[in-house]
Amino acid sequence: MDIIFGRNKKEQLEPLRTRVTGRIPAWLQGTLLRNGPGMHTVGETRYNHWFDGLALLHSFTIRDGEVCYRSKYLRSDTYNANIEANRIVVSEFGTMAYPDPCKNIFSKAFSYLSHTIPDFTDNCLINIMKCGEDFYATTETNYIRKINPQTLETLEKVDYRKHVAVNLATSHPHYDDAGNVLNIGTSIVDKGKTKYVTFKIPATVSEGGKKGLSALKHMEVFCSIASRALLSPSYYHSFGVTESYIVFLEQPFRMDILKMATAYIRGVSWASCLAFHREDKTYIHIIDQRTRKPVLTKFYTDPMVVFHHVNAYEEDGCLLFDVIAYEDSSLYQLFYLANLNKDFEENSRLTSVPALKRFAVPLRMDKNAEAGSNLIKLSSTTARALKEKEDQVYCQPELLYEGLELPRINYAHNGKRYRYVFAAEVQWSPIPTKIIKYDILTKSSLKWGEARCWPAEPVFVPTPGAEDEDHGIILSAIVSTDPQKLPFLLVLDAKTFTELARASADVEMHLDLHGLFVPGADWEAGKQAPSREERDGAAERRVAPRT
Ligand SMILES: CC1=C(/C=C/C(C)=C/C=C/C(C)=C/C=O)C(C)(C)CCC1
Ligand SMILES: [Fe+2]
Repeated sequence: MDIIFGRNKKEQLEPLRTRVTGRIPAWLQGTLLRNGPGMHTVGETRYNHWFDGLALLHSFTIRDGEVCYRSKYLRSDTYNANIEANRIVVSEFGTMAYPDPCKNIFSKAFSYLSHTIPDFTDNCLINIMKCGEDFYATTETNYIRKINPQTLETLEKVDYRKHVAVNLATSHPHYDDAGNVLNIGTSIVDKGKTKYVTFKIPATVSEGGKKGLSALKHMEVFCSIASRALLSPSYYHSFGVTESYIVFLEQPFRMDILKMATAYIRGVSWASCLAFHREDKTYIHIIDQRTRKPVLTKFYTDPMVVFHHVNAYEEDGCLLFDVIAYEDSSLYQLFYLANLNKDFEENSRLTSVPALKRFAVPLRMDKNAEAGSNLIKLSSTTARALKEKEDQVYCQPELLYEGLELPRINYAHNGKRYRYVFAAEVQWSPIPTKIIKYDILTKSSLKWGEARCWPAEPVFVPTPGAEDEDHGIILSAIVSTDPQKLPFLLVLDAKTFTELARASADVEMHLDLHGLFVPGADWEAGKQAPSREERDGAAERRVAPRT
């Protein structure tokens, strides 16, 4: 397992033609862009946690049945500072680092007497976000990095705080039909009031015909919810949306702000400031997108930890939402590199299996309903919402399936009724061995797996003009611990889950986290005009004096 998790991977800067076996459908043209940790040691120093690794972007460009692969490290300020110092000098989730005392890198960040919350890393290793025509590498801090989706070059650093008051934001934004981005973040220092802030980034803004960064300038706060505890806001990794509502879970997996403020001087990581409080509840916040206000009923459920929301939708006056839930936060514990070694099978047992659970909340409250009565009258789910005193409602989910993570859906069904979940199969070990298609209606599943193959998150791409929800293909990057087997891009028929093709690349590929598919065949060199910043950069380089 060390081959997969601990080793630094080399970049593949020049596009590399892969060996395709089988047949890729002719309509499938575009680029699968993905992100994940690729470098786990710098010089003599080593990160502690897999989520700390330096972001390695990679892409599979599919055109006329052929696939080209490339990869490039995100040239974040964090990456550059580390490489220059030849050691880890910027703190990540599970590793607290100390900047070189001779250099002033990030020094402001650590003046704890005046700043409660430090400057965070811009090592955006988790996902890729599309914003209008632009693409950004994302993590969970206040920074995102613009990237060139074709060359994987790193462009400007964007600080969300310049536009909306958030210190943290998810790496799993949602998109509406027009491509506007909806995200949620936590504001820790705004006037001492800790709150969760949903915000929107418009897909396009016409400002004298100029595109690009100006969209971020037009970011706006959508709705804010005060944190239950000012000094310990919830940690969250994603959220859900329906056509008219936003679902946000304030779970008892919380960050201790005071611990964070002293972490640096105590020499402990950010991760050590997070704790699961099994004695607490999980609060379910529902925001009405039309009024931009939270629904007043106090919905709650048992303590749980959710990283990934799957989907949410409205049905007959109820809001249904599906999540991958754990009974505790052991998942984060397992990704310490020390646990991902050769004794991995013994060391890495989750204490709860990730389970697909469906929750239902009533959107209209029956004032006359008796205490203890179930407010959900739907025949489609056994999820319950029990009325309690005053405005309190206790929600009990329906367990749909046990043993899956990294869920994806046909995004055309996001916020709407849907039937299929594509995911990685995860049982007691956190590393997926199969990919799965779960049918919520029939409660049946189809799987793909191969010996010593470790699949990444499966991405659904619809067939043009498709009518059925599962009419399309599944793409997944597969790495193998079999020395005879090259890593490959797997192309499955999403309906039958049969393999259509695989494109093997003679590279050391990393196991990644998340990404997206960018449809279109017009990315040949020269066809895509460089962005304004790239042109400006090139102009600067042209005029720079030679030294
Ligand atoms: C650096 C940093 C953070 C980073 C968190 C990361 C990098 C989480 C990754 C989560 C993943 C990949 C989950 C998969 O299910 C925090 C704790 C937000 C806040 C403090 C600074
Ligand atoms: Fe995620």
